[in-house]
Amino acid sequence: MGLLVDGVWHDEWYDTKSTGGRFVRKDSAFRNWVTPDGAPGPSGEGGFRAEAGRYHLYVSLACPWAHRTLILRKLKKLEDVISVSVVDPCMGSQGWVFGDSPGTVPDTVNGASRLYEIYLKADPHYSGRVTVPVLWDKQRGTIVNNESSEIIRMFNAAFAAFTDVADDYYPEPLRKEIDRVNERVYHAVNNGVYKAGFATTQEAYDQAFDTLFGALDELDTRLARSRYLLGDRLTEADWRLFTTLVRFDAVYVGHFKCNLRRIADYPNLGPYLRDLYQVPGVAGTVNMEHIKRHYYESHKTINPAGIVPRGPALDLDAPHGREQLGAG
Ligand SMILES: N[C@@H](CCC(=O)N[C@@H](CS)C(=O)NCC(=O)O)C(=O)O
Repeated sequence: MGLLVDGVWHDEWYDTKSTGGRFVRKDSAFRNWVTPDGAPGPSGEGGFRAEAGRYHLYVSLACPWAHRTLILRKLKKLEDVISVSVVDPCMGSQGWVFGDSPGTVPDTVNGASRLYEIYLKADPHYSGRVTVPVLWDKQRGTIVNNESSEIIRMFNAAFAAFTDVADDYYPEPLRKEIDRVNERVYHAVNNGVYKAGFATTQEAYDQAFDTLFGALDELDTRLARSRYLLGDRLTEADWRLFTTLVRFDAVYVGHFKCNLRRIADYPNLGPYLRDLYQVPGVAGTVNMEHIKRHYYESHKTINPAGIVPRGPALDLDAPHGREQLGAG
């Protein structure tokens, strides 16, 4: 695990000393947008027109942020439009690398053996962390975007000409409420588990823990009334929550010490997780082997021996019974 400083790789763990033991996630650096006609998006520059075969996605199957992009690519049937490489589950001294573990896919586009080579191709003087997901433009030979929340919006809207799936996961009338839910879920839950897990002071951990379980209680109450977060319509807010929930009982409860309750213990979040998991195509994007191996083997400061727990036994295919819930 490390980062690039002016184009040079440094093998370093996260610095929490300067932030009182708190893990502070840095903003993503590449913020251009693919649009139907190549016009600039909400940030960055233009010139990235939606085309079949032009863009390539670098992901880890372990990473909850990258997982969002794989789900939207699947649901919008963009597999033949946007190609994918999958890094090795374990992140070591070279950061993310391409390997030959089952479930990985080599870099057929740039022939890289380490993900940081892709960042250096886009910017030889890049400084910052080398994260997945990365959306790469084969035509211009550069990174379009490395922020998952933006990549899923591109997959949702920019490639309409190349798919027959019209489902809209960020519909105009619901945008304000989706943004509000996302904001709460991002800080307290998606990033909240990392803040608990990477904390290096008791106080920072306690605070992240309390915020996390406060938010999960709130979400459980909300999901007693409606099938999905925004009523009876599946939106990006659900998929953003899903990728954290599906990792929770297997990894965050133990490895990140988020152990007040398991998702399976919640009367509504448990069945809701199974409901989303059973949406056609989604189970195929979940690789528990990569998920467990990544966290337990990569974070040597937390788990020095790298032992990967055999459990828990999860049955995400069990009936969820949420079909009868309406819009709330
Ligand atoms: N805000 C980014 C976060 C992505 C991110 O942090 N990915 C993690 C994997 S779960 C990563 O690649 N970390 C490598 C590192 O921090 O060195 C996004 O949502 O795309």
